[in-house]
Amino acid sequence: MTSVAMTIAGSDSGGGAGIQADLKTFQELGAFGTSAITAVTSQNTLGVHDVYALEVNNVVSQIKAVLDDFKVGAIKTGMLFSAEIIHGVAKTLKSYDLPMLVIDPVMIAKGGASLLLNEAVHSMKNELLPLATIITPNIPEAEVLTGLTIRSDSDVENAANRLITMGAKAVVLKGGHRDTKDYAEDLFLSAKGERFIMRSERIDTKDTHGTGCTFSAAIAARLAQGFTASDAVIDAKYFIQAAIANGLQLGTGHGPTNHWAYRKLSEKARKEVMIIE
Ligand SMILES: Nc1ncnc2c1ncn2[C@@H]1O[C@H](COP(=O)(O)OP(=O)(O)O)[C@@H](O)[C@H]1O
Ligand SMILES: Cc1ncc(COP(=O)(O)OP(=O)(O)O)c(N)n1
Repeated sequence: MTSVAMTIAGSDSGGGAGIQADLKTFQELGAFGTSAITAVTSQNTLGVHDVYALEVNNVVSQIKAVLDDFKVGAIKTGMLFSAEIIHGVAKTLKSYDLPMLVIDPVMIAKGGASLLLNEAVHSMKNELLPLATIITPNIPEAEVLTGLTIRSDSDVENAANRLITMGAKAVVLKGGHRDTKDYAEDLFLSAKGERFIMRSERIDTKDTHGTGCTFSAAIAARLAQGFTASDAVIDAKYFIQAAIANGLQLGTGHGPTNHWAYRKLSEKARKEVMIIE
């Protein structure tokens, strides 16, 4: 039977991040994509030009319309923007037999635009994070959520442990923002004590718009299809590595990644790009 995944996120008119990146990723990985839009951004590769958040009732009714009808295997959240929307999403999800939930705690876009209001961080930490099957912060997001400064490898370990203590069942702490010149590495840690690092070559490119969205959507697609949490994040890392390495050179700023690249690679070629330790 076809697996169904859902994204609850913002729209990116430029198509590289948000709902658009999520649905493309679901499609590429063979999961049927459904969505609830939280906000409409006017965005391109140069940045976010405008943000229009939907009424919370409208966000909730989209989620209910999908969950009342489809058997959704996994949901991912992206840009949630306000405390009201986070509260509405958390309350609604709790009222269903909760599917697996991937939380990408989107806060700030590459150009610096705020995609989560400061006053909403509290709701993200207290209402949504404890529902996470997997939370996927980048380094600045993990710093905001944990209150820790993250520079060294041991800082990364401490922050991941803190996120588990705060209620997430598992965390992938993404290393795209670290100053590791040659490699990009992400730490996976679960409440059950499973731990590994996924290390891939750092691609020298400016075209990394929407990497976090695409990565978390790939995890959700694989969870919906029955992968374990660890197998889902490993496959998502293959997906994002292929997408970054085969950039499309679109737009004049930070361009989108290539969602088609993964399917063109053999399983052997995918796996050669990464070390797991
Ligand atoms: N230049 C790069 N080369 C290879 N992988 C990268 C690069 N930049 C980011 N990644 C990977 O892309 C994913 C998203 O990472 P990150 O940039 O930290 O998140 P976000 O997009 O949320 O800021 C992670 O798996 C990270 O390791
Ligand atoms: C609508 C929308 N949602 C999320 C983001 C952030 O995407 P991310 O994957 O973190 O990539 P960058 O913004 O860092 O390129 C967004 N920009 N828009």
